Amino acid sequence: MTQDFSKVIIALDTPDENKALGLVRLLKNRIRVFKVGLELFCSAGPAVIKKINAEGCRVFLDLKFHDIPNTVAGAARAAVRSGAFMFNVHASGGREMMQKAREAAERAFIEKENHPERPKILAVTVLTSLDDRDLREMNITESSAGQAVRLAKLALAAGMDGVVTSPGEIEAIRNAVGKDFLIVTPGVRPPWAGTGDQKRVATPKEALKAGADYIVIGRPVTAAPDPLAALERIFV
Ligand SMILES: O=C(O)c1cc(=O)[nH]c(=O)n1[C@@H]1O[C@H](COP(=O)(O)O)[C@@H](O)[C@H]1O
Repeated sequence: MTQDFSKVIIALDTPDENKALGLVRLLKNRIRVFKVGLELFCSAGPAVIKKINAEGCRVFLDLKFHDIPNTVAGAARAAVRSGAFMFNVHASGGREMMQKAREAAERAFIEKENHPERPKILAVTVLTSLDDRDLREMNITESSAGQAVRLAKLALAAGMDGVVTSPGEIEAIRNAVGKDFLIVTPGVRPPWAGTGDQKRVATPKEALKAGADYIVIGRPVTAAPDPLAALERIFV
């Protein structure tokens, strides 16, 4: 059976640029978007984005900006110039931080020539590695799902294009924010994979059924002895 991988983003979490580009070449017939996160970005620098683009693929730049509005605005400007297709901030940075990121991204996009579309800006709600107990330790008495919905509404109001959130709250967020808001979902694990440090998880199939626009998956594919074979099995 031919499977649809158009909604699958592969997380390239490695310090080794050659390994990351090898994975891109191996998987690019199926996968259009690859995620460059903190580990690869800190090791290989922004040039890796253009190298992935040169393979005909798009990049989700996952640096989760969370700082004062002026600093995040500057980072958003740089992210737009980097050639990324989407990038993210932490919704818990607050409304003004997100608004400034959006404004800076708009301006940088207008100044930048030959770029087909403004990169999408996503806000991370509650990390998929946190559960309700972790939130209580931080004095957040709301459930993780309730907190995620609250932050998704704030992200929408602040001009974000979507959220990064765990599979469990996709439906509640969709009901709260409508259909034109992107929902990107890490914390997905096929039944045959270990959860590792992820706490709020579901299978790739369940996440797409719940209405995710994209799912993000890393180690179950990239750490497998045969990543292409592992990718083929994520929907079992
Ligand atoms: O923003 C993200 O991409 C992200 C947010 C979140 O709440 N949880 C989360 O796991 N991620 C990222 O998604 C990827 C998940 O990778 P695996 O756990 O290996 O499948 C990692 O690169 C994380 O940095």
